[in-house]
Amino acid sequence: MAAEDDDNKIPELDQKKYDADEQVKIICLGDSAVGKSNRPQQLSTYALTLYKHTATLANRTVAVDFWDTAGQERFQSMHPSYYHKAHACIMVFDIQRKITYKNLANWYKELREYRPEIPCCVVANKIDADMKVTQRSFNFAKKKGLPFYFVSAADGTNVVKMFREMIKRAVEYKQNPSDFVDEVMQELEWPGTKNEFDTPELEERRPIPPKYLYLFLLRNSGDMRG
Ligand SMILES: Nc1nc2c(ncn2[C@@H]2O[C@H](COP(=O)(O)OP(=O)(O)OP(=O)(O)O)[C@@H](O)[C@H]2O)c(=O)[nH]1
Ligand SMILES: [Mg+2]
Repeated sequence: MAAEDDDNKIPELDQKKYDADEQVKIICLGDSAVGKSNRPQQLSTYALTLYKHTATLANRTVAVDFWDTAGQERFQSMHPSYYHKAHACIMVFDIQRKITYKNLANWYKELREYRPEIPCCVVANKIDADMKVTQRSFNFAKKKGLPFYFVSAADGTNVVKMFREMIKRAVEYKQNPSDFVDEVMQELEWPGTKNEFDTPELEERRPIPPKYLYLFLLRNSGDMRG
C-alpha cells in the first residue's frame, strides 16, 4: 500500500497529462537486448525509463515522452499501464537474433489488444553489425501494413528519421484518433482503463515484482540517440 501511495506522487507517472494537446506518449516494444534503449549491457534495474524530448513540427512544439522498459519483457508481456494513452509504438528487433523477429508477432498482438489503432512501426536494429541484411526483406511489417526501418542505434543510421516520422504520426493520431475504443476509454473511466499505476486490483491480476514497478529512472534526453 505504501508503495502505491508513493507512485501517486510521482508526477511523471500521472498519465492524465497525455490528454493535453501538446503532449504525446510513444512506447517501445521488443525483446530484451534488441537495442531499444541503446545502452551498453547492464543489469535491467529500472522498470521504466522516460526519455523526454521536445520536437518542433510545423511550428508547433510537442513534448514527447518515450516510454521504455527493461525487465518486463522477460514476462513476454507488459503491464497495461504501459499501453495506456500511448499515441504510437515503435517495435524493435535485432537483425542478429531471429527469435526477436519472430516474437514481434506476440508483441504486436498484445499491443493491438490494448491499442487497436495507434500508429506502429517495425525497426530492424543493429544493421551496423551486418549491412547485408538491408538487402533482405522482412515480411512481418509488410503483412501488417506497418512502416519498416533499417536502423543502427549504435551509429545513428535512420534513427532521427524514424523518430521524427513516428512523432509526426503520434501527433496526427492524437488530433484525429481513428480508434473508437480509445475514444470511449478516454471518456469513460472504465475499471482498468484509468491509470493502472493507481489501481491495486490490476496488480493482482498481473503480478509484477515490486522492484520493477516502483523503481523508475527519469532521464532528460534532448538527443534522439540517447
Ligand atoms: N552493434 C550494435 N549493437 C547495439 C545496437 N543497439 C544496441 N546495441 C547493443 O545491444 C545490447 C542491448 O542494448 P539495449 O539498448 O540495452 O537493449 P534493450 O532492448 O533496451 O534491452 P532491455 O533494456 O534489456 O530490454 C547492448 O550491448 C548495446 O550496446 C546497434 O545498433 N548496433
Ligand atoms: Mg532497455
